[in-house]
Amino acid sequence: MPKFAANLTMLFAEFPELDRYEAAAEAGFEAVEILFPYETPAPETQRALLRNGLSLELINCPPPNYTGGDRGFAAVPGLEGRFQRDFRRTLRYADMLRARIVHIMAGAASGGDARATFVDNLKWACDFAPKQQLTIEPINDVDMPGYFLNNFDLAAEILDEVNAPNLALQFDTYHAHKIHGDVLDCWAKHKSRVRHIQIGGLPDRNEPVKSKHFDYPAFFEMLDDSGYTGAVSAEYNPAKRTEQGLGWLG
Ligand SMILES: O=C(O)[C@@H](O)C(=O)CO
Ligand SMILES: [Mg+2]
Repeated sequence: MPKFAANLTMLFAEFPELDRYEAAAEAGFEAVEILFPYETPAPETQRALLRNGLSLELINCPPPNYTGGDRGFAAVPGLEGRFQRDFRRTLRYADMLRARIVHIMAGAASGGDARATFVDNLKWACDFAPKQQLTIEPINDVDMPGYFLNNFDLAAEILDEVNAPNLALQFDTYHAHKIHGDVLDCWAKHKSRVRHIQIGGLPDRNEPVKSKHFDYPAFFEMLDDSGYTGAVSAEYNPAKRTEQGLGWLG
C-alpha cells in the first residue's frame, strides 16, 4: 500500500486542531498534512507532531488561513511583494515543522499577465528555497471560481517553463475528476511530474472508496507498481465521524 497521510484540515475536524494529531496517530497514520497551520504557534504544532510520532507532508502558502478570503497571490500581477513576504513566512513554518512540501497557491487571476507573474514568482521561490520541495495544484473552478491554475495541462506547461528541480505537480484525484473527467487518463499523462497525491471519493469528495467513477483499490495497487514514493494524502469530507469511514485504509 502507498504511504497514506491524513489531511488534518478536513479529517478529524470533530476535534480541536491540536487534538487531531493524536486522533490521526491512533487511527494508524504516520504522516499528516495541514493546509494552514498558521493560526497555531509553530512550537505547539511541532510538539503535537513529535508527541505522536508523525511527519508533516505538506503545508500551503500563503498564510494565514484564507477562510472566505484570497486563494493565494502567486499569479496575481502587482502582488509580487505580498507573495514574497508570504512565502518567507511559510518557509519559517516549513523549516520548524519539517514540512516535506510547500504547496504554492496561484490565486484568482487570468490571462497572459497572470501566467507570466506565476512563472516569475515560482522561479523566484525555487531559487530562494532550493532545498524546499514545492508543488502547484490544479483546482477545479466550481469549488474555487476564478482560480488561475484550473487545469492539469496548464500546470504541465508552467512546470516546463519554470524548469526547477524543486517544483512539481500535486495531483488531487478529486480535482482531476472534476476538471478532466477521466482520472486515470490524466494520471497517465502527468504522472512523471507528480510529487504529491491527494485523494477524495468521486464525485462527492467523501471517503475514497471504490465507486462507479473510480476504483481506488486498483489505483493504490497501480501506485505501488509504478514506483511512486511520495505520500497519498486523504483530503476529503468524511461522510460521518472520521474514524467510522477509515475502512478504505485496509
Ligand atoms: O484540494 C484542495 O482544495 C487543497 O489541496 C488546497 O490546497 C486548496 O486549499
Ligand atoms: Mg487538494
